[in-house]
Amino acid sequence: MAGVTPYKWKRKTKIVCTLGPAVNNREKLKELMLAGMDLARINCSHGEPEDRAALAALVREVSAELGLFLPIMFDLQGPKIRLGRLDEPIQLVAGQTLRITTGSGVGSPDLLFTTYEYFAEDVKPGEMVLIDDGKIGLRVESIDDKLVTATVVVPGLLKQRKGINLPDTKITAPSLSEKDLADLKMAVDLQVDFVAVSFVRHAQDMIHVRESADGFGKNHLFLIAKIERPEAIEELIPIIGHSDGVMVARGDLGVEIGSERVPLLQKEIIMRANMSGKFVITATQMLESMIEIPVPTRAEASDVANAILDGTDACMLSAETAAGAYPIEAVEMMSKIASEAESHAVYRYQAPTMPKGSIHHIPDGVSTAAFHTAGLMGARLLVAFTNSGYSALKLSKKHPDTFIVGATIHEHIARRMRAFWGIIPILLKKPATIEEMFGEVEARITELGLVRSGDVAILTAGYPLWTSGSTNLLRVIEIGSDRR
Ligand SMILES: Nc1ncnc2c1ncn2[C@@H]1O[C@H](COP(=O)(O)OP(=O)(O)OP(=O)(O)O)[C@@H](O)[C@H]1O
Ligand SMILES: CC(=O)C(=O)O
Ligand SMILES: [K+]
Ligand SMILES: [Mg+2]
Repeated sequence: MAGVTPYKWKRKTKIVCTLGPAVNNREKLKELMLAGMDLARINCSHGEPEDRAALAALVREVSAELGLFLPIMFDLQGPKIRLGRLDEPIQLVAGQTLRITTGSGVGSPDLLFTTYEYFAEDVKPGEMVLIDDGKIGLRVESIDDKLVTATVVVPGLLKQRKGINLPDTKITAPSLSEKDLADLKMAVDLQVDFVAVSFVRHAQDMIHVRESADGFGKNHLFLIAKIERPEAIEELIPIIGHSDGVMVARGDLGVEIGSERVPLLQKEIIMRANMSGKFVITATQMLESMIEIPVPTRAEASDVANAILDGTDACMLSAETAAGAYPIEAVEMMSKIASEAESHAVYRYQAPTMPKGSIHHIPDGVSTAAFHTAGLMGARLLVAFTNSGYSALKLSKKHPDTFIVGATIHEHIARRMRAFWGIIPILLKKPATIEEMFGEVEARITELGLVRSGDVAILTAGYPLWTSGSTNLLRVIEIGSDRR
């Protein structure tokens, strides 16, 4: 396909990197940013609040030094259930009986502890208790007040503080714990860009997070619902409707519903998010073997490519960047796989065409027209002048052949747009007139090497300038010419 790739930009799929001990210093963060990290994920399940604040500050500092717009995402722990402490690992054998209760004591082969307050209330005889990503499986036999008796079904070496999943159980724990609220408040205070909500069960959970965040003060949080519980699959459409984006959180999802169901659910979640115009991240074990080895397996390379063909906007690295031996190599590898996957136009995900009469919102009509005009004219670049990022996201979700410049006067919107598929954010000084605005952007996209003389660029804007939801103009320009 001719004339579709701006000259020095290589991929449109974005890369989310989980930060952790492997990259927890200025030098490594800088390398990660230069290798192409598009969204920095800080998992609130690890470390202390002070560590998160310090890490977020360091990310802001280093990205500013490099002149990059880089958003930060806090990933809330949510109602994650954990095993308590053990003095040493315990070897479990099939058929063995165990007793588990709630408390902060040190467990023994005789009695284990969990941090989860309602453990004995919630589980029922016959339900499964999965520990350490399902490596160990127990079946509940009986409950006596606070004491649960279970039989080992899947044996293994039990290690302290491992995660517990209760796929069959109705969990009464609130979706937002005190700790989650404290982390959410910190996200608001630090002006973090994205918050990912773990173990979402109902649309109401997302409404509750939004209201809580708003209660903490003015914020621009983009809220991501992590799909990792069976209940969320049942309520996928309303959850997507009440979120700004979703994450296919394959780690816990696989434990909760079985690995064999993950591939098709991934496709369904991505498809539903795309139909709703919502941002979508595919996460967990994408290049898992690169935690220890500098090259991925062929299966992992295929997994990244296939998530892109499914239509994901971003792919996530977890322990590969947080705790692995080759964090930079993992980003570089994911980047290469993405640009290869995108270069085969025949196989590329294409947004479905929309039926007649299906658009009622003027900005959506203009964005859709811009997308088609760009395609029909073989344009080099789409440019969305955007106040809230909405019209840029609208174009992004169509996964066009061209890159999309998201031009804004707000730094937090420039940062947010960085995470979206195909978007290159540009920060503008507030222009006096629309002509001045078009002129500045033409100069900037030329300077960035995104267009050359003779290229066609398609611009959308709103008039009057910089009012949210006002996109009502489509302008076609030929770079370096008077044709416009
Ligand atoms: N800040 C950190 N400190 C220590 N280890 C980390 C940190 N972040 C990640 N890791 C390591 O990387 C692994 C994967 O990281 P990640 O945070 O993505 O876990 P996850 O299980 O995918 O997320 P979640 O806890 O939300 O389900 C963790 O199991 C942990 O070993
Ligand atoms: C990312 C995450 O939380 C998961 O895959 O479970
Ligand atoms: K988490
Ligand atoms: Mg999870």
